[in-house]
Amino acid sequence: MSPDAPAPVIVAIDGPSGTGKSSTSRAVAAKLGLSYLDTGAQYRAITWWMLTHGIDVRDAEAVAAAADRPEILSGTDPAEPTITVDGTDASGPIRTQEVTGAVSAVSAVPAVRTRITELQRAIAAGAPTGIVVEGRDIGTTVLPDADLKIFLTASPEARAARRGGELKGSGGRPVDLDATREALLRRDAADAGRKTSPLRKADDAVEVDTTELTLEQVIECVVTLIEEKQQAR
Ligand SMILES: Nc1ncnc2c1ncn2[C@@H]1O[C@H](COP(=O)(O)OP(=O)(O)O)[C@@H](O)[C@H]1O
Ligand SMILES: Nc1ccn([C@H]2C[C@H](O)[C@@H](COP(=O)(O)OP(=O)(O)O)O2)c(=O)n1
Repeated sequence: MSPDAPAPVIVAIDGPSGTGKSSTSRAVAAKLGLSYLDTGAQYRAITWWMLTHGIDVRDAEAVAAAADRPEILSGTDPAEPTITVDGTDASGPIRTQEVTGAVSAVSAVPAVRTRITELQRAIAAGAPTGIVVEGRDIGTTVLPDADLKIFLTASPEARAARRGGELKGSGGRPVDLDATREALLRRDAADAGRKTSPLRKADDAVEVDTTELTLEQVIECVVTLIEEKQQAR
């Protein structure tokens, strides 16, 4: 890096499912020329590997014993984020209902979190201009010294409607919004209730309620907050 290059900026974006973390983080990273990391995709990838290797995901000891086995690689270009497991593209399989239903149990296992947290810190440290990292525990545990921490929220109804829109878009049966909402709330409770590194707003995070905001407004808000931080440095 040249002596005049600005120091890399590290942004942590956390919050529950459907609050807009992925879409906001990708767009903000693309606008500002930063790398992008979807940490949920990493937890989904290790969960997919457990399921396809016959590991009982309810057996925390078996999951812990296998946690170091899969090789998980994340591509951090916001224009084309990628994820591979043992060299195989996992971007499709990690979005199935089966993985979504198992990911909270696998990600609650401390050995899994240690493994994935190490990967995340190495990726963040290697990002040349900086990175937007989104997940559940980025501001609290993974990158507690991030330059900016955002915690996104939205009402359960808004989140269910957004997820429902995606499911419909993928061409399935009509979406039951009540069931989608209940499934989201169950996953929130599991993610916020686990012992190790639960979903929680960091004390120094800026909370943004996106219920009444368009995606563009949320992106603009986060870009402004990052630019303010950069100017203050
Ligand atoms: N502020 C918003 N208003 C309306 N729809 C949104 C908003 N933010 C995100 N979305 C849509 O909601 C869905 C879920 O967003 P996503 O970024 O995947 O959330 P998360 O990563 O928090 O689960 C996507 O289809 C996205 O386009
Ligand atoms: N930093 C993170 C990110 C995700 N997880 C776990 C908990 C989440 O329910 C799953 C899936 O996360 P993901 O962000 O893909 O979920 P949604 O896109 O919000 O449905 O992974 C985690 O424990 N810690």
